[in-house]
Amino acid sequence: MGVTASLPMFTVEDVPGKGKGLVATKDIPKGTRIISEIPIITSGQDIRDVEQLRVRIYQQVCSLSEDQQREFLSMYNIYPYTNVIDRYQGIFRTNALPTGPCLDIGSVFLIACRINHACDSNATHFWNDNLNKITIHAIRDIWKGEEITISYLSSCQNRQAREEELREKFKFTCSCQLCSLPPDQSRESDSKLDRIHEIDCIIERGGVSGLVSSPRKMLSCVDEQVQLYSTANEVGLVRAYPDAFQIAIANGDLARSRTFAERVVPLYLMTIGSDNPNVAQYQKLAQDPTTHDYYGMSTKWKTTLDDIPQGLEPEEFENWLWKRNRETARAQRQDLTFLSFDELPNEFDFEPEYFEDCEVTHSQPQRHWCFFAEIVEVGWFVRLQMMVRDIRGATIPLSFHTNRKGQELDQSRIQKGHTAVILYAVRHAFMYSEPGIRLENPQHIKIFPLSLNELQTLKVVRQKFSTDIGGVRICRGCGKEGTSLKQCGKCSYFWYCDRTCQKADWIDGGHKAECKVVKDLDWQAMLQLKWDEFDGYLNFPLRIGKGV
Ligand SMILES: C[S@@+](CC[C@H](N)C(=O)[O-])C[C@H]1O[C@@H](n2cnc3c(N)ncnc32)[C@H](O)[C@@H]1O
Repeated sequence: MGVTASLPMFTVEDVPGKGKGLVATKDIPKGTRIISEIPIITSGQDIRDVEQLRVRIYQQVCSLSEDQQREFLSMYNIYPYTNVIDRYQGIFRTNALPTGPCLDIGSVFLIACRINHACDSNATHFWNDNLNKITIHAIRDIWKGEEITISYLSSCQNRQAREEELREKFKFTCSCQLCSLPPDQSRESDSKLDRIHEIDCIIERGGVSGLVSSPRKMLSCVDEQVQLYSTANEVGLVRAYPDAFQIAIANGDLARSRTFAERVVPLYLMTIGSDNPNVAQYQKLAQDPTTHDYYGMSTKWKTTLDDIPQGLEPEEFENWLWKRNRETARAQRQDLTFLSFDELPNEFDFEPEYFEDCEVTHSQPQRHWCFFAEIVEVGWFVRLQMMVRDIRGATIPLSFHTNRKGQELDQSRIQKGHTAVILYAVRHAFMYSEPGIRLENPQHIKIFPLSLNELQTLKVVRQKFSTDIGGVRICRGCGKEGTSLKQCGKCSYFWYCDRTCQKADWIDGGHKAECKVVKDLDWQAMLQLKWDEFDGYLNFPLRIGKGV
């Protein structure tokens, strides 16, 4: 029968509501190989149509031994039939598991096909091309008397999608623990599974070119998936770590490639066993990642095997491994509008949050964004050079192409303590300094005569002190509410109880400096702009009506 004789770990018996199933006859530790079995019927690779498949199945059944035929005919069949060919076909369709190197061949096994489904299964099946057998491994400890289950589903899905697929393909409703969660917990589980699925789609859409065009985005997606899998479905890690390996190796990062490959090996040992060729493949890749086909596609993240950091705390190591400092900051950020330097897209990455497609030559933004930073140093060296400090306190070089001493800019504003706003800023790798911003278009920069702090405060307080809710206004000077407040005569923005409050705010509260900015049409446009709707590049001065 092909089942390993030394493993009497289960019996095939009736399971209420499911027909027959496999039940553990002793405790089975996680990672144990429960079954390794050869198929009795296969669809084959050369099948061109359904009729040919029916004939092929019929012929194979006829050539089985009498015992095997009897067992085959006792297998579950959810399809109606009126003749023997349809009957065999129905049994095949109800039971076939994916096999072959590309998992595109259907095969029937006398034992493995008796295993029922659970969305939170305790075992997993995989085709072993070396043995020409299917293997079933325990993916968690299974207790004596517990039913052994696998998942019939091809991907991570929410409850409704799972229900629909199982109903359509196998004609049953799953009642496993995951499908029986109370509504609150079910919603929580669904939102994790939805996100895992969404990330799968992002990775799939990115394809091989996405590995080098948006590696940071991809790596942070896999990082998120790994964290979600750790609480939702540990087996998913078996797919996530090879993805992470591919991203690292495609970008020449040997240090991370080795680390990811080393993590794949024990996961494969647990789920597919040491005799599966995939294990040897990842053992070899852990030894020498350069043997992978993707090595050499890009050297953007070039590292050596000696660059794996030593002596870090586990969390610090994970931060290094997933390039988290920069990525999680961006991933956690809902607002892609006013960015820190770390959050800007890389010059040649054309990351999908910012750019419409990943085609390097013609990519155009799919949204607007800008970079705010306070000028801390100004100098000239062929170009206007500045050091600026961003909203996270990072100091970075900004180089601006102007050979007329900055005539494109209001010169009086190019000074320490003022804040530059740059549209569509991208991270540039300077040859002789730290990464920074290289600006070519004078219409993409505007300098406001306020510090970064003042500008940020202005953005926040604007709402509070300039609105009128049911006739009630708030004084920008003393903070008191009133109905007979007067507006600043210059900017017509903020309200004041009287001249005393206005004077106090003008002198001590900083309104003298901010009044100019509040009145500035560019500033006003920036606050109203629909940043996530791109219908052409914006330029300073911003024109009302264009994206606003
Ligand atoms: C491959 S067979 C599994 C073995 C089958 N129970 C038997 O008796 O041979 C697949 C069929 O088993 C049944 N089944 C599998 N998992 C089930 C579950 N969790 N709940 C109810 N029925 C299930 C469904 O009818 C499904 O179409």
